[in-house]
Amino acid sequence: MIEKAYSRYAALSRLCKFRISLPVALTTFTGYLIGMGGIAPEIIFPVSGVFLLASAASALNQIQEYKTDLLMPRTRSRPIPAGEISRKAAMAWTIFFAVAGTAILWYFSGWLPAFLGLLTFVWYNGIYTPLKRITAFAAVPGGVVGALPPVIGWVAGGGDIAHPAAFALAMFFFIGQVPHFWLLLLRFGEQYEMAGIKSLTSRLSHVQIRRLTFIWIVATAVSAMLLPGFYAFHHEISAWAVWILSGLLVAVFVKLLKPSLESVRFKSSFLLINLYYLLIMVTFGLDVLI
Ligand code: HEM
Ligand SMILES: CC(C)=CCC/C(C)=C/CC/C(C)=C/COP(=O)(O)OP(=O)(O)O
Repeated sequence: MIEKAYSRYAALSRLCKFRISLPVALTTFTGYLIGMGGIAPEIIFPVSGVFLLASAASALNQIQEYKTDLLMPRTRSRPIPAGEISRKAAMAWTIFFAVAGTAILWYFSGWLPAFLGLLTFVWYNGIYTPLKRITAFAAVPGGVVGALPPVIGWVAGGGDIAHPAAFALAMFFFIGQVPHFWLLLLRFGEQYEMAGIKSLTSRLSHVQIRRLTFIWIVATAVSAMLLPGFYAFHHEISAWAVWILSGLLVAVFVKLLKPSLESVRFKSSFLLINLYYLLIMVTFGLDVLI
């Protein structure tokens, strides 16, 4: 009984990609903290609203892509292609999470966070997902999906959407999503090609993609280093932490330029870049809370 319930939850968590929806909600959490300059119990509303909407978007993405997911070893054990969840049930979860997420955002945080949440949803499922079949550069417009959730938090926390800090924050997350996707391509690009999804690996060599990834990593670091110019940290040490972390990011990934490096150690690289985003968010959070 308990085992059955757990395996149902596990399938749902893979359908809704909780492992990604949670960090996405964390960006909203961070946006809220800096938008309001403190913390309030109401932070739960934009964070849970974005988590639910992100879960709905991921479930819908897997309905949209179940045929290509079946063609890639990386994705063929996802719940729809594996037959664990029917498309009908996945659609029911999508509608339930999307309505609940939008309603929470609208009712508790206001129309603008709800609108931005829906815009992110439409961007991911209506623009990014179909673009993956048309261009190998879909991840660049796709970065908007990473840029909006922190802005939702910022606005829900009372921040002005027209404030330069909101724009700088969005830019950092926009640029930052691109290299973690390029890193994935270095590992799984050929699988994307097999499934008929446009992949940079069919146009560029791995050495070229590594260089491209490094350029985007430098751009990510630069956009982070510029943040203190737009957002007044409460403690000088926080700005130093952002600069040092960003310098370290570039130093760690300069190995991407080594022509002798046959294959990038994917797992540790992917983990490191995600750890960097996490530490930047922790820095923002601690700066407000301490
Ligand atoms: C704020 C937004 C985002 C955050 C915090 C984030 C973070 C993450 C994390 C932590 C993972 C690893 C998940 C795992 O270990 O299973 C991941 C995977 C991934 N991310 Fe992102 N990501 C974001 C936005 C994006 C965007 C906008 C794109 C593409 C345009 C993207 C592309 C991917 C892909 C393709 C994977 C692999 C997915 C999978 O295997 O299911 N991400 N992301
Ligand atoms: C508020 C709101 C709606 C937020 C949306 C957040 C969200 C769903 C982010 C998506 C991140 C992601 C995994 C993109 C990759 O999709 P992919 O299709 O390239 O991945 P795949 O190839 O593994 O299927």
